[in-house]
Amino acid sequence: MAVLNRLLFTARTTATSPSSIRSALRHSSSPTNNLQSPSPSPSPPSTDQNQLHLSRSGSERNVQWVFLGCPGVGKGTYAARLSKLLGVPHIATGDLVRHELASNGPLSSQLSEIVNQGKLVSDEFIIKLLSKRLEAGEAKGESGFILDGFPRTLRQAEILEGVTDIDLVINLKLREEALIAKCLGRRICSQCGGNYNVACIDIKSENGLPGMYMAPLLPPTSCESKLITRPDDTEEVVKHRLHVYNEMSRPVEVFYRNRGKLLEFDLPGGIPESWPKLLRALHLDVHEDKKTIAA
Ligand SMILES: Nc1ncnc2c1ncn2[C@@H]1O[C@H](COP(=O)(O)OP(=O)(O)O)[C@@H](O)[C@H]1O
Repeated sequence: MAVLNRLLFTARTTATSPSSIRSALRHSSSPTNNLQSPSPSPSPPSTDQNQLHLSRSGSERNVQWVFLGCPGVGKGTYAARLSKLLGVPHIATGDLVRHELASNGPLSSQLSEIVNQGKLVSDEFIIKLLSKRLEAGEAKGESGFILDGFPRTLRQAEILEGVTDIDLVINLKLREEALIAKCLGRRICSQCGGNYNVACIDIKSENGLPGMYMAPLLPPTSCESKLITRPDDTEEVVKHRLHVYNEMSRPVEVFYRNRGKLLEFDLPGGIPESWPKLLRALHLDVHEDKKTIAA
């Protein structure tokens, strides 16, 4: 059975086994809570990192990778670059949610309330969106993926692990002051959809911590007058999203660390410094043209 069908099927059927999942579904069965994720539960204790397996799990299929990391860390940027390099689709669940919002369907207003408050939508809803996207991709002959923004809860991770073998999980890390500045500086061109960042991050070295410089990623003049800011990129909502990440998504890091699939990657700065370093960490630098690496 294709990954997407198994995903959807497992999302429905596993919901009746462990008690946490049962209670999540009980909450989501009421129409008012249908889209919203249940309240955070305490994170399990963290453990040491196991040995990392970077294999592509056989040569007959494309990579199945996941990007984890706090809001604003740059998951979208690096996932998009890797997807181009490896020829696999970049699937960002945040984009799927925003697309659903833009469609102005019957659930849009409930959905926008959840997203604009920086909360997670329910596991069931996000799995439905992801399954739909995977189905459309499979119909076009896509294979493999780089997931960005999924899984974000332990339950999502368990469901994904139950239906397919994820090869590698890249956990991008950046200090909190840079994360907040990057979210607040994020801009999107309302016409072409291009992602830019007007923040110039220049953190001086202090108390033994190294400094960090991240240049802004400015739009071309043709996009300048069309820039918009995501409604969930206000300071208050970004701080709440960071809180939600710590409560709901840190356990996902532990989940993959315990399975030896987590690659921790501390971003040293902006794209020119970080991209070649990330490629080296992934043993992909030999495949990349030196000029593209520097871009
Ligand atoms: N896997 C997911 N589970 C639940 N909600 C999600 C998931 N992915 C995206 N969302 C919803 O979409 C919003 C935007 O997601 P995203 O663009 O990935 O944000 P961020 O920049 O915070 O990583 C999230 O705040 C959440 O409401």
